[in-house]
Amino acid sequence: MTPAIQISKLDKTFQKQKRALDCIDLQVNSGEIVALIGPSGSGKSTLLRHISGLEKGDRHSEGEVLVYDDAVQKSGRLLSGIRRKRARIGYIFQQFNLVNRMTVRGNVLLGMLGRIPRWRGTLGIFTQEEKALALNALKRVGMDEFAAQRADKLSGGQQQRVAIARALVQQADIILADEPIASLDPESAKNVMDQLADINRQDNKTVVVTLHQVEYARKYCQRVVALRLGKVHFDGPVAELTDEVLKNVYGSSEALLTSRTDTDTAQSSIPGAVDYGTKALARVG
Ligand SMILES: Nc1ncnc2c1ncn2[C@@H]1O[C@H](COP(=O)(O)OP(=O)(O)OP(=O)(O)O)[C@@H](O)[C@H]1O
Repeated sequence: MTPAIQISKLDKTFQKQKRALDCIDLQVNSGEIVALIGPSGSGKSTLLRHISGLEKGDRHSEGEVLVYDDAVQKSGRLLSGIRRKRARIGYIFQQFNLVNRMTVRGNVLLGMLGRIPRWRGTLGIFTQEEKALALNALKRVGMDEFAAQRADKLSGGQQQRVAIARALVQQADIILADEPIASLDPESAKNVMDQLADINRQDNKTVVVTLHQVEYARKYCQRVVALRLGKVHFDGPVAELTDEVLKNVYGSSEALLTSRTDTDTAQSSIPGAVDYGTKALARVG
């Protein structure tokens, strides 16, 4: 088994008082699809942000994050080559993070930025091959007929499929999806989860997806990691995710019920999430 993500002794304290991550040790192997669950505020988004280096762990700690044996951060410092490392990680957000005024195709092309020379990205110059790749990715998620449309004219489910297409053209090895279905109706949620599962199976991409709805974790993921108060509270095969475990994770049967039926539309706490240099690329659309 090849480790895709290795996290050891990762601590994160916000504002010198609240420990959002508490000595996290976690390994995700290449080709796995892992659900990250836990109550609101348990640290799920914070953990994903640390994996991609969008957030740094505590200084003076031993915390370390490696992606395919390449250190992303250590002791609260990002290591050199972060742009190259981030290019291996596709990020999908609850609120899609598309550039509204750009076309669907332009948004998908943004996924290329980590792999093309900076000057071409800045000028929005893409080769025919790159444009074809973007169209293929849109076909794959059933959105090619919308290629020329502005992103903000799409429904939430459609926008999320475009965000998945963007991650596809990035050709990332790892997809981190942070509550990708939290704002979607059940049909769109199923569609988006089907796409993620397909990318995992067909393309052998490693997927880590945070979910509020435990039933989706049960249906789509082989392994579940549950956080509680910034610690890994459960890590195992989905078959071992009993009601008893869930009660311990969520604290009460009432909270558990909420986690199962939740159609939560709350904003996820991801400040400054877009890391695509979108300003320079606005003209792509
Ligand atoms: N930028 C920040 N500044 C201060 N505190 C933060 C920041 N980001 C997260 N936190 C705190 O860290 C803790 C973990 O937050 P995080 O968003 O990771 O939880 P979560 O499990 O993803 O929650 P949810 O399911 O509601 O999205 C929370 O107590 C949150 O208030």
